[in-house]
Amino acid sequence: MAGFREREKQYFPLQKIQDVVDLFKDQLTTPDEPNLALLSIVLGLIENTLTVNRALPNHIDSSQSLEPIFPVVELSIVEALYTKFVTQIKRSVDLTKFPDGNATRELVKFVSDVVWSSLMRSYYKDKAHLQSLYSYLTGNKLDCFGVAFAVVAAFQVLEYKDVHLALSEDHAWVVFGEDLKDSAEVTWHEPVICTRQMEVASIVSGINPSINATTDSVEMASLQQDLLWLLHDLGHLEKYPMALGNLGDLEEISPTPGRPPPLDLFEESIEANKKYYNNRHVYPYTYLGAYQYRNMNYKEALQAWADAASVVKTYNYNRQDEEIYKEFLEIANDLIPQMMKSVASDNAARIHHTSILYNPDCYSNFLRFYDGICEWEEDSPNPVLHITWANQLAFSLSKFDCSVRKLIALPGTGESSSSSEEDSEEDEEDEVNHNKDNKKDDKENITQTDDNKIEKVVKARGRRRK
Ligand SMILES: CC1(C)CN=C(N2CCN(c3ncnc4sc(CC(F)F)cc34)CC2)S1
Repeated sequence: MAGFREREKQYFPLQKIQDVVDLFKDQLTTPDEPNLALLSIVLGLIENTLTVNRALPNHIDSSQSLEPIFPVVELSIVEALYTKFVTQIKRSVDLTKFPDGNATRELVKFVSDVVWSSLMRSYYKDKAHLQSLYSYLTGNKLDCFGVAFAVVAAFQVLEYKDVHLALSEDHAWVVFGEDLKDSAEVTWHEPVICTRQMEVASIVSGINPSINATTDSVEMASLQQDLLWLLHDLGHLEKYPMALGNLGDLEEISPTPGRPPPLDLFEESIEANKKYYNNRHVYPYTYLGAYQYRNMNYKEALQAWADAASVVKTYNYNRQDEEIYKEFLEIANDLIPQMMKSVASDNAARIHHTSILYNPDCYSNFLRFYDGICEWEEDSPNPVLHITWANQLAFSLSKFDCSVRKLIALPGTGESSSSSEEDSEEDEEDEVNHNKDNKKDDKENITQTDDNKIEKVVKARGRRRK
């Protein structure tokens, strides 16, 4: 079994972050493909050592500084795991039955079953650190991303060039064939179809530096950040909005001297979303919104969250959108109420009417946020809103000053609307949405006032529908 060539071996043992970056750079600038299995095993081994099995003692050197030790990654360990993967795949797949050089649906199904059948029968799929081939080969556990990635890495071992990773914001699967359009999944809009280099970007972006709910491994986050900049400089994040957002978050935590600020990266993520994915991804806007919120730029946060809701309203909510649902739940029922409380207690801003509570654009974006969520729920197989949403809406709504609530005329109040362009749509032919009323009726447990408020927001949307 041909293990690694001299090309890979020269970098081992890996003893510090720069050694890993050098290995990845070489793999990403070779004329042939980067070795997905090798790179996933390396990242998984390091992540496991720095987050799961932190058996490493803190190293106290002569200067008495607590220098954490970066795990020494020996070639022998990595090569043994790599050989185990290659052997398992080649032994299980009899290619003489698949003479065609291109992958077929049957072959993709067969290889997926080989990966799937070697997984542990039952384990918690959403646990952290289950995304790499290291987890697969040493623990027989993979999360949903890990299964799709393992299948793609297996096809690389079988020397297929037409099987790639497809990524949506909530899901990962395998695409294959001529135009990479053949795949089991047809429900997802605008997926990220990866090149081999973007598949490397996906395992770097999927690095999870978390040791526990409150602590991250500084070394692991630093390795992830350096590798994302390497991929960025080589142009492999150009079409990968989530990875750009990831890098923006890392730069906020630990700015790299000489690199652009987080806002530039969130902007790049949004531009990529518009340029390559018909502006149909939500996360670029929620990355930006979360950043603005953390930095108390509340007007800008509402703008980003309204833009995120304007994306999600074009979808129907179904069970698979769990992560995106949780994202909007946290924004509506946690972040915005927190924000309202904090600005309401800002007396100076209240006296001078400078806070967002007096700002019509903020109120307009607030309504646009809820309008998008209501439309997301509409015609969806699964309900989105429940009583907590209504209660938090009523709470947040009530914090805006009555002067600004008058400015944004909700139909039925009759007054002129403010200059914000959102309201010009109200002049459009009003079409009251009947099935929305039916849906409203079955929210019997919402109190009367909340109902009126929801009804007003809903009617505003109903009247603005195209
Ligand atoms: C604004 C946020 C809540 C912050 N983190 C977010 N992430 C979104 C998911 N993340 C991702 N980052 C790179 N690539 C992928 S592919 C994928 C779907 C999964 F099923 F494979 C998820 C994801 C990274 C973390 S969105």
